[in-house]
Amino acid sequence: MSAALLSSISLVPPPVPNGEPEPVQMPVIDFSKLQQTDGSRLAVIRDVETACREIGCFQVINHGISKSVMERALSAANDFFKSPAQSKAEFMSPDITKPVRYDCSNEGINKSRSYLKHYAHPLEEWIKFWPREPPSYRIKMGQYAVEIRRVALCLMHAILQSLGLGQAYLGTKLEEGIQLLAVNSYPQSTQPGVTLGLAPHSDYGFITILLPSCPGLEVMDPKTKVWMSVQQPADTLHVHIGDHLEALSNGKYRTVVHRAALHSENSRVSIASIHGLAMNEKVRSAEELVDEQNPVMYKESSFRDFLDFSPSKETKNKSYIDSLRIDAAE
Ligand SMILES: O=C(O)CCC(=O)C(=O)O
Ligand SMILES: [Fe+2]
Repeated sequence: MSAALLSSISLVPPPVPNGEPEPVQMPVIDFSKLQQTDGSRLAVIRDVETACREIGCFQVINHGISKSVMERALSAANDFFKSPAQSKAEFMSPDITKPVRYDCSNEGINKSRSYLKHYAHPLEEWIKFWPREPPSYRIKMGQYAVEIRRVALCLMHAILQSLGLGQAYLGTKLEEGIQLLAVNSYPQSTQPGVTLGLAPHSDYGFITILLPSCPGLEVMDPKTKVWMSVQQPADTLHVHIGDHLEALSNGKYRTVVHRAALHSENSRVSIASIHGLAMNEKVRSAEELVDEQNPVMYKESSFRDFLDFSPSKETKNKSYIDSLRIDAAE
């Protein structure tokens, strides 16, 4: 895979603001039951299907990643952002093809967010590009990256099964796919009226798994378009559907529009692990989900196409997923 990188997100137009978002409990998936071969797995697959179809998000319990691995990854993230400006500056670049990129410009959708983005799989190929400061960053983040990928692969197989495609549908393509870590830092909200760290967007890949240090994630209810404040109990992982899973599912599952609010009492870090197919692998609407009533609704595309995409006059300033949707009138 080439060293190209690194935007994992596609813009969506800002929705009409509604008041303070309601705290909402997300559907819960018991990961340990996905390891079983009896009816328990099938019951969880049905829960995955309902969650993906209705809201596009769920939270995972009993995933087997220890509290200390999660805490060490968050502390590595925190320590990176606290490291001297000079050591972070080495990763600043307007070139999105860099294997590691740091940005604190607060431009575009980054209302008040600094981030470090880097690939994580295969780890041995990418870890040499990761920050050396703090000295424990590579070991702590590397361990989390490996463990979260194990969870992600199992969840993606479960999601394929929930679509009726069978968990082996994509063969080895998931195993060969990309993993991109977006490590985010937000200041505490101190100025009245400045409440948003990251503006509304959807993520590019199949799924994103999010580990935050405190609340702040908000997702839009796909039916009512009302913002919901995500409640994430300690030790759980938040999972949401990305653009390419919407395309593969031919619209059965929808990408999740989300944003990050600033916390009133704490600065915040979050680690978003984004999983999808390999850089040049095209994602197509599954033939099995296409028939006379459900024609193909998406153009095929790859991660490379996403990196090459930028909203413009030509694309009518559409978001990436909108640019893939086949307009019935076209
Ligand atoms: O920090 C969060 O809660 C959201 C981060 C996010 O959406 C992203 O990195 O794409
Ligand atoms: Fe995101």
